[in-house]
Amino acid sequence: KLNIPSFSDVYSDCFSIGAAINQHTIESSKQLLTKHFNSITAENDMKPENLQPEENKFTFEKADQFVAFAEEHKMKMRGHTLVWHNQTPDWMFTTPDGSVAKRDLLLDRMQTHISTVVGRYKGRIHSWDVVNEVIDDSENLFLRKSNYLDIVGEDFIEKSFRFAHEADPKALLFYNDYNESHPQKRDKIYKLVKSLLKKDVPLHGIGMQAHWNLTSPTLDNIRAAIEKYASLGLQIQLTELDVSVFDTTDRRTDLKEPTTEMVALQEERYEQLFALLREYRDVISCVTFWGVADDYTWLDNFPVRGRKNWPLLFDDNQLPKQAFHKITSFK
Ligand SMILES: Oc1ccccc1CN[C@@H]1C=C[C@@H](O)[C@H](O)[C@H]1O
Repeated sequence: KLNIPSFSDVYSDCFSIGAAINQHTIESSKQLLTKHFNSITAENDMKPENLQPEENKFTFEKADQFVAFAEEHKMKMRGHTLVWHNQTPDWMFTTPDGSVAKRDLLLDRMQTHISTVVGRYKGRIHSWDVVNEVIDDSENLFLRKSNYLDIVGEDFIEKSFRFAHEADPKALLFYNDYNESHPQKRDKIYKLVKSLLKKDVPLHGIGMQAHWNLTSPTLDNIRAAIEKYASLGLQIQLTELDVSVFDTTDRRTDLKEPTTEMVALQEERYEQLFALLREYRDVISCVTFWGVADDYTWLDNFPVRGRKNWPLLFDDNQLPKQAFHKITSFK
């Protein structure tokens, strides 16, 4: 049996290696997690709808379990996420009589959510995705239209960071987004973060979700994005890395396993990606995968429900792929 090195040990002088987990995978992938990873993120269980499903009714059992698991296994914990237009309960934006909340009410609720959640794990969560995905994907819009933007206005973003910093001054606070390497969106993310830093907003890093595929984004665009974000003097983390075997327009549902060509392309892709990431080890502090092994990935249901994908470094038998061996034998 091949001697399999620890992924996070091999990368110990580059950056932390993380994985998104849930109630199922924290058990089913426990061996892989404790051997190969030194950071974890709750895939869904620390999103607003799962921590405060009803106003002033907080449900911390699962988050407590994950934080304890991280501490038991000397792993860092990433908090994901405090302010996001998705997976946030409707009550947040609604008055008790059912009308749309006004600015002050929503700001109070944001402060309550953030200070209660971040305060509970003060000193135990290394970094937070304070704000997730507020930049719009379209050409002509800067900020994505959302309840937060409509009700509070643009300053909901800086307020979120200030609330989080008040609750845990030591936590590293991140702005997190996807399609982060597309030049046009990259420049808008840069503009937003630069404007926040100009206002002395406590913001320490940019989270590149890195939901990539076999061809996109190009290495040049990834490099340009890392360079641009690094020029702000912030640390960078890849927060949700996976390499889909389908490109964004491919809706085929016929495959029961990846084609040999997909496997070869993914191997090459991971090798190139990690060579690039190692080159920027001075600004990249953590690379987190959005899952552990192919036996569980959110991509089995996005963008096509029930369509199997094979995006990670461990296969659906939880064995390391050739891609894993390639990126852990560079020394
Ligand atoms: O790749 C995308 C395409 C369209 C919308 C959102 C995304 C990524 N959005 C991410 C994906 C999965 C969720 O579990 C994460 O919390 C979220 O940040």
